[in-house]
Amino acid sequence: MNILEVKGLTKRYANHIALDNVSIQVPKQCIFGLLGPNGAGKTSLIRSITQIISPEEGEILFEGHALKPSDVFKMGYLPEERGLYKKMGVAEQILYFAQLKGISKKEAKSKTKTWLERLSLMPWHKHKVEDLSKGMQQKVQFICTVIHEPSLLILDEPFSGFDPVNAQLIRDEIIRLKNEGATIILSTHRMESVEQLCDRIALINSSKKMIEGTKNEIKKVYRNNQFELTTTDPVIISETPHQLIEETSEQLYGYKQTVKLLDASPNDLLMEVMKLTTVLGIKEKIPSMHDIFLETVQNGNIKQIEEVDA
Ligand SMILES: Nc1ncnc2c1ncn2[C@@H]1O[C@H](COP(=O)(O)OP(=O)(O)OP(=O)(O)O)[C@@H](O)[C@H]1O
Repeated sequence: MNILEVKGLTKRYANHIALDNVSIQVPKQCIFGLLGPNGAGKTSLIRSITQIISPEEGEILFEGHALKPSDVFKMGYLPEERGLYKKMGVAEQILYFAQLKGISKKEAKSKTKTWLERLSLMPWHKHKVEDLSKGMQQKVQFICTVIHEPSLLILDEPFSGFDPVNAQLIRDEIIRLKNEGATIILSTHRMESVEQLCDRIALINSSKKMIEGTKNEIKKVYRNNQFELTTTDPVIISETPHQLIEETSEQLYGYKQTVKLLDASPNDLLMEVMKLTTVLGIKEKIPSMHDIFLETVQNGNIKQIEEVDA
């Protein structure tokens, strides 16, 4: 079941179209990566979902019904431009946001304590936000976003400002929230986090959705018959039906080269190479989300994604 369905959304600012007939489907309890270059329209889409702006055309369904104002209580939005009250105390601030989202003071107090302990902020609970480091302030903002246990969490660049240890802590928390039932829309330019976290992805470019599908569906379609071959000695592979993609490089053990198979199978390649030297390994080079991002955005190579995964 989809927790969110966006259908044919169009948003204009004066003469500029920020979203052009954009549709996405966000299944319940998934981590949905919203990708795209700067100015693509991601924030405009997020602001439409959180009802900060009103699109001119299209509809948004949340939990099966037309989006309504009270649905914001079931959402948590971490915007890219963070907004905490710097002069307010840490715990006081979290309590304030929790109550704004409709939870009782008693419940808010107990949840605040749990989260402060979880993110190692307890020693700072009485300090003003302005006394905290940037990363610690980011943690406070994260807590303010999730404290009311929203069913839909929208996180815009949640890892910015964090050192690698704290970025991993936040990644682990995102996975935990998902496992507890939340759905997460993650907008980020950090492709390693997309690889690590996202189940499903939509890529927006120049106001239009270019591709959408599960990570596996997208990777299957963008596979391009490239294989990494490692051999004990450097070998020269005939150009047809193979094509050398990367020059042979010396590894700790043996030599590696990436070969694109044009009109040949991996077995054909192996048979040719085995006549010349010993094969230490052969592995398909599956394109990363980084490769796919560049392929679609820079080279305009948009492929139709076949929905095959359940
Ligand atoms: N309030 C506004 N008035 C006019 N134009 C706007 C407004 N907000 C956004 N835009 C324009 O709409 C387009 C999409 O902007 P948006 O902020 O949605 O992109 P984005 O994908 O979130 O980019 P980034 O990755 O840089 O945050 C941009 O060209 C932007 O300049």
